[in-house]
Amino acid sequence: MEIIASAPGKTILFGEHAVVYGEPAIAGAVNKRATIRLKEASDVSIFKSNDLGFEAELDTVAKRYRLKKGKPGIIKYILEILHKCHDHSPIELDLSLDIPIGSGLGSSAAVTVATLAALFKYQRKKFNKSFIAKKAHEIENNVQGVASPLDTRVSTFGGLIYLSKDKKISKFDTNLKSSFVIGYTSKRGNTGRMVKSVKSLKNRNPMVVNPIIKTIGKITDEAKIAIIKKQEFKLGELMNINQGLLDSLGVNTNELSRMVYLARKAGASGSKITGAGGGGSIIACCPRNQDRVFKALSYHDNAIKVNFSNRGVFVKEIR
Ligand SMILES: Nc1ncnc2c1ncn2[C@@H]1O[C@H](COP(=O)(O)OP(=O)(O)O)[C@@H](O)[C@H]1O
Ligand SMILES: C[C@@](O)(CCOP(=O)(O)O)CC(=O)O
Ligand SMILES: [Mg+2]
Repeated sequence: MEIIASAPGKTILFGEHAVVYGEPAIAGAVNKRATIRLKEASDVSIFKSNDLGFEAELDTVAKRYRLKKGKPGIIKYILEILHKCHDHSPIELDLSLDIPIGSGLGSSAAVTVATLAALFKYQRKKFNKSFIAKKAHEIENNVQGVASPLDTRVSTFGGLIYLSKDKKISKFDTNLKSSFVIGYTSKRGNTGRMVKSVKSLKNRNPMVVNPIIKTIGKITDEAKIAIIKKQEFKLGELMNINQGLLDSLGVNTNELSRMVYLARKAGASGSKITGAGGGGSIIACCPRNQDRVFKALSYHDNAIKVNFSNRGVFVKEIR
């Protein structure tokens, strides 16, 4: 018997970093996914991924792994899951990932959500999406030190969602499908590190940084209205303001800035970092010039035309 579970990555339209301090955020699941195949193993637990080029043996009691091949940074999430949610009987996990890793597109959340879904199914446990989202958030929190529930919720439920201050999610039913382009370089960011650096900036300068975080929350609420009213030019303008504030939090880089301005020059109504920054990706709102923006970003970097995916996590059993 083999279990297959799949969960999407995501892009944050508004509110990254501020969401860690309880502000609202808007994010959408994208058509790039993490897929886990899980089956019983004979001896020790194994975690491998052809896409990432690694293979490791896991000692989930000692929370250690022995690396046979590759660079398995993302293994921390799997180890934490096996340590917290599994009885240590040997299993084999195989990860396929078409989400670029460390690019602000939520590979860590997608891997966490897909692994939990596969494991719960394997264990014949009763679970629903809310339970997966809750557990996945706990895992990201433990591994990263701090994490908002945003990435794990989007990956679990799919769709384009608004996460409110009181942590409730609502799905937008509007179709903004063809208006966004993501650009990413090969320079990776590290979410845990970026979240910590914003936290220490905030601790050193609370009187300045707290209002910035609150203003990002206000931008998100304005953006919610703009999405509902389909005001995509307004949405772009709000993205540009959000970008200025992310820059002030210290998460911008030369490469991200270059892509942000390139997208605007090519006709985007707005563009900003998406995800934690410090490397990774930008997102551009393109009500009219999606092809031009896509071409401009693809010239030096990688670009994706965003297709929001309504499909969150799913799991199936193959006999
Ligand atoms: N080549 C790699 N192989 C496996 N894991 C990696 C690799 N590069 C980075 N990682 C790890 O993948 C994780 C990416 O998660 P994160 O920083 O949250 O970015 P994102 O979720 O946006 O992709 C980090 O834990 C990082 O250590
Ligand atoms: C910076 C943050 O708001 C989003 C991080 O997204 P990503 O891991 O870079 O895809 C952190 C969080 O919400 O936990
Ligand atoms: Mg992540």
